[in-house]
Amino acid sequence: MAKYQIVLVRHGESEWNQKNLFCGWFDADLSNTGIEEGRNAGKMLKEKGFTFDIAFTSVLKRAIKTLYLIQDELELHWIPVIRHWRLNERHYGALQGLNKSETAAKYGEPQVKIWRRSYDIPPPPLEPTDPRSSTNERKYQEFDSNVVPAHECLKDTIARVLPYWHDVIVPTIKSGKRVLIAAHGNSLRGIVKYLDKIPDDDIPELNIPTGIPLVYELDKNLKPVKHYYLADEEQVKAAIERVANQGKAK
Ligand SMILES: O=C(O)[C@@H](CO)OP(=O)(O)O
Repeated sequence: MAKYQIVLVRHGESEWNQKNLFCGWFDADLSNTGIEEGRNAGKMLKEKGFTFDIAFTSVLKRAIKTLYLIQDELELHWIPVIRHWRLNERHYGALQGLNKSETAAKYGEPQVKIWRRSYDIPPPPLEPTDPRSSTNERKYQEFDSNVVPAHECLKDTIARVLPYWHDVIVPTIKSGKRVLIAAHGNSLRGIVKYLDKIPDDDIPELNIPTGIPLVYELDKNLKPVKHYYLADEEQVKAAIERVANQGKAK
C-alpha cells in the first residue's frame, strides 16, 4: 500500500536542448518552450490537486527556474527550496558544448548512445583548465575541488546523487512532507534506476522527457508501488522519443 507520494520533474527545454548541444554542468537557461513547459507542469499538478511542503533542486538555473514556474502556478512561492549540486545533471566531460547530431555523424550513433545512455562508460574528460570547465564557478568554490567532475557516466552520477537521496530526501519524505524534486534527465534517471531497480543493461533505454511531472507512490519502506506521468500516454511516448532521437545523426 502506498504511504508516500513524491513528484519528480525534469526541467523544461533549455536553450542548449533546443540547439541540441551536450549540456551537463553548463548552466544553460530555459528556452521559451522550456518556460512554457515549466508553467504547464505546474498547471498539470494544480489540476490534479497536488501540493508540496518542500522542494529540492540542483544549482543549475534550468531546474531552479522550472521549479519556480511550478511554484508560481501552485501559489507555493513560500515553501522551502533546497538547492544542491548533487542533483546536477550528469557531467558530460569534453562533450559539453558539442552538437549531439554532429557528434553522431562524426563518431557514429552507437558511440553517442553509449556516451549518452550507458551505465558505466563515461564521455571523454574535460580538463579543469578548459574554459568550459565549471571548476572556477563561484557556486562550487566552497566545496572540495573534487566536487566538480571532469566527466561522469551514469554510475558516477548515481554515486553522488544517492548519498543526498538517503541522507536528506528520504528523511524528509519519512517525516511526512510532500516532496517535489526538479532536476535533470540523468540525475533523475539515476533516482529512477535506484527506485525501480532497473538492471544496468536495461538503463540505456530509459529517457525522461522535459517538463512532465512523474509521480511515484512509495510504500512505508519507500519501495515504489506505482509510478506514472501526469500526461497522456501518447504525449509521453512522443516526448521520450524526441529525447532519444537527439542522439541521431539526422
Ligand atoms: O545534454 C545534457 O546534459 C543531457 C540533458 O539535456 O542530455 P542527454 O539527454 O543527451 O543526456
